[in-house]
Amino acid sequence: MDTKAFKRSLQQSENYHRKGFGHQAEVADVMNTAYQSSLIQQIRDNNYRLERNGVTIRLAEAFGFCWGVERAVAIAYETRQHFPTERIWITNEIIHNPSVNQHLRDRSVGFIAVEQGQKDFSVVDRGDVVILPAFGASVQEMQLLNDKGCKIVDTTCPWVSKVWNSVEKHKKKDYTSIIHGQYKHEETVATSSFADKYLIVLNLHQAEYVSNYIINGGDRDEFMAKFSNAYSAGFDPDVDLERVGIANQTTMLKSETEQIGKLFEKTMMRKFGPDNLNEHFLSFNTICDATQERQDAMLDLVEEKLDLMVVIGGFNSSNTTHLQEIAIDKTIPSYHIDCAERILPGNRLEHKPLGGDLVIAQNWLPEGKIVVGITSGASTPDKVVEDAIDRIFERKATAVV
Ligand SMILES: C/C(=C\COP(=O)(O)OP(=O)(O)O)CO
Ligand code: SF4
Repeated sequence: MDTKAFKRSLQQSENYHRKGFGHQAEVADVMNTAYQSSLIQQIRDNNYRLERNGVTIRLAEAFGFCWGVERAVAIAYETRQHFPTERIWITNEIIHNPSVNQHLRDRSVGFIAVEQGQKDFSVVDRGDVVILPAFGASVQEMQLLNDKGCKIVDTTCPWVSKVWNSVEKHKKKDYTSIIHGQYKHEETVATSSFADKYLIVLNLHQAEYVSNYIINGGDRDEFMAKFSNAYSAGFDPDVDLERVGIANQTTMLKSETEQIGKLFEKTMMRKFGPDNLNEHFLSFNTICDATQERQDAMLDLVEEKLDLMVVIGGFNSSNTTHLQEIAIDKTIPSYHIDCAERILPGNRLEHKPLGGDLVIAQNWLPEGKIVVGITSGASTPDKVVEDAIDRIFERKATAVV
């Protein structure tokens, strides 16, 4: 499929919208009330620090809603405002935060159900409005919705579209796109749908395996089993790794994306010689600024003397999980929660350890004066962070009593 031509023709259709509808003022009011926090503003103004009830909160200097999320959520609200009576659907969570998705449900935005791993679009009729989330949607989904005669409101973050453009460039030159990402993640599903040939690597470890295969060859069956679900139809590692381009899910660990890019550059140089590198390797910088800033701020914060960290964001949020990874790497006790309600009475906390299921920690707030580092993912509203901080103060006050 000529995905570039399809996107171009879609963008010219009167049923396709990728900007707001001019209701910024009305929407700003709702967004401020629902998502902003005066406490967080106070902490920002106080050099990202606040002390109460024996707790010093140290907030990361970059955290919370990124530009792309703010934009996507605002467009979704504008869509409701603009189409007050039409049925509105969203192909997925708008972003990975439960409270934001709930706000949209409360405004009668329907979420497409997933049955046995497949989205059920049968509920969508001609004339319905369908919102594509900030991660984007696969080109096949866009085509299906366009064929159905829906009005499409595309909130895909331009940083994500930038990655799609890189993948188009790989395709044009017949390079296989090596995508650093999670093969099930909506953004990576969308990105890979623009590629002709692709292979998705989750981390540096997997990238090293591929690099070794390129240089030394290996067991083809083992390769295919290791990457099942993570390559394009008909992909052959013995043929399709001669020319590779690098792409990424925008919210991966920045340092890892960089290492993977360098690894493949070196690999192709070793295999084909430095003079031939350009015929075998393509890379564009597509790490998004917001991801960089939040991870850099976290790296700074974990250098301070903290008793513990609380990382706030959706459990399926890739960027939030990477912030948690940074704290764990530093061996700081760190708790990933998705909302303030996880902070339970009696010095207990329900949290999600990296890669594990929800568990309850007992006596998680140490006695005496403590310093608590706080950060939140790019999809977490400040209001959620405020509620969590309030609860920490409250619990500590109760413990003192
Ligand atoms: C929309 C988006 C990032 C916003 O944070 P999210 O937490 O919604 O998404 P992700 O970190 O990718 O799981 C994609 O770059
Ligand atoms: S994290 Fe980056 S790519 Fe993702 S929505 Fe935010 S600005 Fe866009």
